[in-house]
Amino acid sequence: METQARTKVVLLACGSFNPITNMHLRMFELAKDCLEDTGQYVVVKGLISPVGDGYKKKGLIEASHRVKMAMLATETSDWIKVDSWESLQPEWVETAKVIRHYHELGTAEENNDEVDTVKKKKRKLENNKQDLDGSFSYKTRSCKKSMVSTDDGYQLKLLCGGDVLESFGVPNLWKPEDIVEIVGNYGLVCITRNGCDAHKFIHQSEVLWNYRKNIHVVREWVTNDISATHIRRALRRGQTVRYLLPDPVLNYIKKQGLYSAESEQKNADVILAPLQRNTGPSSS
Ligand SMILES: Nc1ncnc2c1ncn2[C@@H]1O[C@H](COP(=O)(O)OP(=O)(O)OP(=O)(O)O)[C@@H](O)[C@H]1O
Ligand SMILES: NC(=O)c1ccc[n+]([C@@H]2O[C@H](COP(=O)(O)O)[C@@H](O)[C@H]2O)c1
Repeated sequence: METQARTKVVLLACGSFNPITNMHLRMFELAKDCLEDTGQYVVVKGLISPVGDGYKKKGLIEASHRVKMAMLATETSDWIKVDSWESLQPEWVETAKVIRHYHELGTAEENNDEVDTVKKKKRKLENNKQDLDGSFSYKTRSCKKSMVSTDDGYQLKLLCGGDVLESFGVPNLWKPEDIVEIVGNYGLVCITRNGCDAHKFIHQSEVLWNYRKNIHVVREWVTNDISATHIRRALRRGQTVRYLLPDPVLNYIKKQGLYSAESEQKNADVILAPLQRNTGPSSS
């Protein structure tokens, strides 16, 4: 019997991760499960890319803390990694550009079974500095196809929750061409979230409907409302958040004294970077 080769997929999640929660980690597991269940894909890596401080979202604490917490949360995972590139950019970077960045850098070698151990160790030494700050090493490649993949046939897909998908409809938040690039060139894996109807949203959008084959909606049957906002609120009120996020993350938050009434006021009077950029004088 002939078996069809499976397409290798790298899942990229972009977000504030303020702080990272157990649901963020579960998103990756759900997406991997769903994609692999189709028999078409094998998910080889998950990448978490915390947004930079330039995003200016209300209550967004320093990127260095958010990256550190994401690294603590993924310590025990052998396939989900954190990359600090986006968080280190001086200005906010459009998500389409972030995906392009990872595509141009090529597929991460860290988890590549075909790379022999000696090469791997050598590379690890060479990239030791980067590894320390949470970055990972990539092969440099680039190729353009309708559904872009690296030379090795890896596809990069954006992983998000239903709220981010629905945010595509918020005026001036996303450039239409960026949405086309994300769903047309790469693909989207969307986890259902309370209060969002991903299927309806795709049905009602011409662009998303056109590219519906590149959008995988993953149904979360164990509905939960874990959100970073709820966690920050509970922390400010001194309520327990144990088991909503990994213990090492909670210990870090306590040790560093993160999330207070004061930190929640950060960027309170500032317009979110994408809205500023897409409505400012230089926007076209
Ligand atoms: N409970 C959830 N169900 C499905 N997706 C989720 C859930 N929580 C977060 N996500 C997704 O994780 C990604 C990163 O999210 P983000 O860091 O903004 O977390 P958040 O909990 O939505 O944050 P906040 O409450 O601060 O807005 C986004 O794509 C978001 O949709
Ligand atoms: N136009 C865009 O590329 C655009 C607009 C809004 C949010 N985003 C991204 O989506 C993610 C959303 O994060 P939050 O849900 O925490 O706001 C962030 O990574 C942010 O950079 C991208």
